[in-house]
Order: sequence, then C-alpha cells, then structure tokens
Amino acid sequence: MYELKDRDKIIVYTGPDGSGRKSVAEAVGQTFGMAKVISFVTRAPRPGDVDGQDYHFISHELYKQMERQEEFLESVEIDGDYYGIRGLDVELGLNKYGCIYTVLNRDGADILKNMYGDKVIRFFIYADRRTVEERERKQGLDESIIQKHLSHYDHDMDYRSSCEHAVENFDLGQATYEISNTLENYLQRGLIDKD
Ligand SMILES: Nc1ncnc2c1ncn2[C@@H]1O[C@H](COP(=O)(O)OP(=O)(O)OP(=O)(O)O)[C@@H](O)[C@H]1O
Ligand SMILES: Nc1nc2c(ncn2[C@@H]2O[C@H](COP(=O)(O)O)[C@@H](O)[C@H]2O)c(=O)[nH]1
Repeated sequence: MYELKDRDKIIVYTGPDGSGRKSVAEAVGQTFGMAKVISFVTRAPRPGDVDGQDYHFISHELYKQMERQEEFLESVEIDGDYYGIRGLDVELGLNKYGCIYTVLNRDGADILKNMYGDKVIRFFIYADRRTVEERERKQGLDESIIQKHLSHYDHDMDYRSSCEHAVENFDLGQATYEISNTLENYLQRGLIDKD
C-alpha cells in the first residue's frame, strides 16, 4: 500500500453506469489540472473506447500476472471481467499533482476508502433510471450491456448515502460547477469564482 502524504487527495466518482461519471470527472479534472488514473480491464473495447485513454485493455492472462505481482491497489470482478487501478499510477499521479481522480464501482470505492480514509473523497453521481437508459441508448451501447448496467442500478443507487457527496447530473455544466465548488473547499487552489 502506497503511503499518502498529508495533502494528497484521491477523488472517486461512483454511481450508476451511464449517470455521467466520466463526463463530470473529466470536466472537473480539467478545471483543477489533476491526473486521471486509468483502469486496467479485461473486457473487450466497445465502439468508441480508446485504449490508453478510456482504459488499458489487457488480456486475462496479463491481468492475472499483474495481480500476482501485487500491482493493483484495488481490483474487482464485474459481470465476469476484471477491473483494477495500479498502485504505481496512483503514486505517480499524486507525486506530480497531489490529487488524482478515478471512476470506480461501489466495491472499488469502498476498498480505497477503507485503505485511505479521509484522503478519499467519494462523489456519487446519479441520474434517474430512465435518463440513464436513454443516455446509454443514445451512446449506441449494445442492448445486452444496457440491460446488464440496469440490473445493478438499484444496488448502485443504494451506495449514495455512504458517499461524502452526492450530485445529480441532469445538467452537465451545473453538476461540474457544483462539484468544482465542493472540491475547492478541500483543495484550496483558488480556482473557482463562486459568484
Ligand atoms: N448531463 C448530461 N446530459 C446529457 N447527456 C449526458 C450528461 N452527462 C453525460 N451525458 C452523456 O451520457 C453518456 C454516459 O456518460 P458517461 O460515459 O460520462 O457516464 P458513466 O457514468 O461514466 O457511464 P459508463 O461507465 O457506463 O460509461 C455519454 O454519452 C455522455 O456524453
Ligand atoms: N472497482 C473498479 N471499478 C471500475 C474500474 N474501472 C471501471 N470501473 C467501473 O466498472 C463498471 C463497468 O464499467 P464498463 O466501462 O465496463 O461499463 C463501471 O461502474 C466503472 O466505473 C476499476 O478499476 N475498479
């Protein structure tokens, strides 16, 4: 486990698939100039997924090898595929920026919270079920994937009360602004005009 410095912060975006966690995370990340930690995954890329940008897409064998080498800070199985973030990436990001962000399911968010306590700030991003479904259809996701995601919607929503902050992503600009203001209270970067 990587030892965090006093001011280090790990921002975790979680919530139901399709609620807009990545969109919000990237917009806020740009505002604050913080590093995104890209997950390693064994699932196949979907149309539009970019290797090295959305995920590091790797084989099951390589994932298991990295796991044996204890490279992952957290690692979970979701619907038969493995997902994890590498300790080294977290360490490098924190050394450079003092703050990193990542998009995780609730199990991964719990793992990091249990490891690093107050240094982990969880933003629960949500939208109602119909909105999530509509967004995923519009994105052109395969119907089987949409149904898989919707099958965990209620379980994902139940995690809301465990998170430090919950933000509805109806309007992307508004959600980004709200989160940026909240984060500014933690990071004190003097970046946000609150008027
Ligand atoms: N406020 C919004 N209004 C309309 N569309 C949105 C909004 N936020 C995000 N979207 C769109 O919804 C889709 C899902 O967003 P995004 O990929 O950010 O969600 P996610 O929670 O990270 O889900 P997943 O992990 O399943 O990709 C994308 O096409 C994105 O452009
Ligand atoms: N615990 C972790 N969860 C992760 C990680 N990378 C992504 N995710 C979450 O998995 C689901 C499924 O993602 P999909 O892209 O296959 O639809 C979603 O909730 C992601 O946020 C990770 O490294 N660890």
